[in-house]
Amino acid sequence: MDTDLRLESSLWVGNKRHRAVLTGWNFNWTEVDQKNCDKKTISVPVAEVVGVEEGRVEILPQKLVEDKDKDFTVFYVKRSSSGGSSGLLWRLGRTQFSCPSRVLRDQWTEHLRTAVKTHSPSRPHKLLVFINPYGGKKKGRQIYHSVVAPLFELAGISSHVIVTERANQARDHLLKKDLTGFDGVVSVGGDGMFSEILHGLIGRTQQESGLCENDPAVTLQPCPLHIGIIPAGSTDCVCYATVGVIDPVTSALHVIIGDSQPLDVCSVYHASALVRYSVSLVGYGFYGDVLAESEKHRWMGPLRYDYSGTMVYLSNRSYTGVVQYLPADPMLSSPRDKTRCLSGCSVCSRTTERHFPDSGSLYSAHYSQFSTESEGDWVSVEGRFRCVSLTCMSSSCPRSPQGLSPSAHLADGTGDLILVWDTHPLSFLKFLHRHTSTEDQFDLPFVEVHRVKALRFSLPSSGREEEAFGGIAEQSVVIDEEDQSYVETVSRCGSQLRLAESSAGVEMANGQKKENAFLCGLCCSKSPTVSVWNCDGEILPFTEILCRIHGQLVRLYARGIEDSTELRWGKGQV
Ligand SMILES: CCCCCCCCCCCCC/C=C/[C@@H](O)[C@H](COP(=O)(O)O)NC(=O)CCCCCCCCCCCCCCC
Ligand SMILES: Nc1ncnc2c1ncn2[C@@H]1O[C@H](COP(=O)(O)OP(=O)(O)O)[C@@H](O)[C@H]1O
Ligand SMILES: [Ca+2]
Repeated sequence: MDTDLRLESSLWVGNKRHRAVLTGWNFNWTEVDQKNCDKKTISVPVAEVVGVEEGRVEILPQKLVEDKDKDFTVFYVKRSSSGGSSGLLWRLGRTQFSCPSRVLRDQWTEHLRTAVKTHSPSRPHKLLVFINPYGGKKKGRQIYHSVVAPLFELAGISSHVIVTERANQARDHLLKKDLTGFDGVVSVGGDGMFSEILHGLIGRTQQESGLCENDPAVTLQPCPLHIGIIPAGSTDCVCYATVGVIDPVTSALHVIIGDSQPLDVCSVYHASALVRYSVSLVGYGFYGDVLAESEKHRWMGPLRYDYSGTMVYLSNRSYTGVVQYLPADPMLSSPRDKTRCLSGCSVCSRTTERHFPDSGSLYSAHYSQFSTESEGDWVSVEGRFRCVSLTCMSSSCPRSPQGLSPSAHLADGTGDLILVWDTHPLSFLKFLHRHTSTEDQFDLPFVEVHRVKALRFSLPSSGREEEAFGGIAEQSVVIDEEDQSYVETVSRCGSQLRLAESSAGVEMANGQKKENAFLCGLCCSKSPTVSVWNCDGEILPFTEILCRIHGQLVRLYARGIEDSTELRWGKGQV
């Protein structure tokens, strides 16, 4: 096949003659000067060609075609350094070639298109796109239409676009509507919007496989549809941790070329029922309190987290709890081994081989370690914590470029459990501050980190009594089967607070979340005895939970973070 695709000829770029070669998987062109000496070669893997068009074509800011019958234009991925971020920015490269004849031009366009089809078989043809118009700085619609849609069109991708009108619309659509013909689903929004799509796709896949999501021992079926993320939210942690930059063009190009990044997912249960799934943070204490407080200040946009973070820090809280965890195999990796999960990560690849031995087939995963694990393997600790965090990935974001656990892996089937014991406020600030630099946040006497497969959190027996009388009391939980929502009545600081929540979050109208008067600890003299869980930016209505990590349950249109030193040393293409 490759020999059939080989093509070599002289082509002109501007008024300079070039030697162009297509070898099947690679397309390159080299300027040839008058003395026939070769100059710098530009080399593009065929898998990174975005489109091939007849004529002299430009697509941005708007499509312009100069129909010259001996010319063609190649669009491809071009890398550039991203300044402060950890990954590489991808841009749309464009080169216009002139041929000596129309016959040769047609030969080039045909060969290039066939090479792309052959060497890039997993490119999407049809996508379902959900835009949250209220996410982040409310620019989702604009970002999609001005930046992403023209690229999808150039790549010949057809997309069905839904601008959401309410929270959970995307999740419900994925759970109930016909998805035939779609290769993937794209989220234009933040971590909350991604989470809706995650819940919709995982739920749909389990329904279709007849699996019970409420049973923590069940091995869930991986989702057949890929998820693309176009960042337009507040934290954009999932995008940052899987691509390394927050940039809609880079993300759109990963979707177009059909990149594939498996991702671990954590399922969270309470009282033998599934509560939610998470890919980044399941956090109790500080991160739970920050989220609860931030919901009151949604109007501030992304800044709400900084404001609420400061307020919660000043309120100086800690909480008692019993933490039990199931350690992962320490021979495979460690959260303190100072490695980073980068594109092509060997730790994650070994997990793929272990879990999916007949490579590539998502449907062969019939392993279940969870149910066979004996109780004796669980480790238990009890005490007073500033925060308890579980993260399946590094959870890096622009605010914390190394993330909550810098050496965590995207797809190794484990999560990192970070225990921050109660400590002096200034020591806790030191811990928080280290998230913004490369200093090791685990190298502190009051911090522990463990690589785990599962986690249980409960209140100490004394705490449970306190909870019933002083803090949160889970008085009634009514599950509404129809839209999977529940209404919970809780009492906090003696006052009744009714939360109307759906399983994917507190109900919102026009981007506003229902106010949750959680931080009464800031104004009341009595500080609350229990915190709440922050599960990828949603508040969980239960304190006692069980979490289990499912290796590689979903796939993103991404490839992990590309090492920016490769570009510096000239290994990157172009
Ligand atoms: C002193 C500076 C401290 C900086 C600490 C930064 C830690 C950042 C860790 C970020 C983990 C992110 C995990 C992802 C969570 C998201 O799913 C989720 C939802 O995102 P969405 O709204 O885009 O949908 N986002 C969140 O829950 C936000 C958590 C953000 C926590 C930021 C806390 C800022 C703390 C500032 C403390 C300042 C203390 C100052 C004292 C004088
Ligand atoms: N049309 C809509 N109206 C109100 N809320 C919505 C709408 N579409 C999605 N949502 C919800 O908005 C929440 C926040 O969205 P997200 O895109 O993550 O923005 P941000 O990063 O700013 O929080 C998500 O939980 C999502 O379920
Ligand atoms: Ca992981």
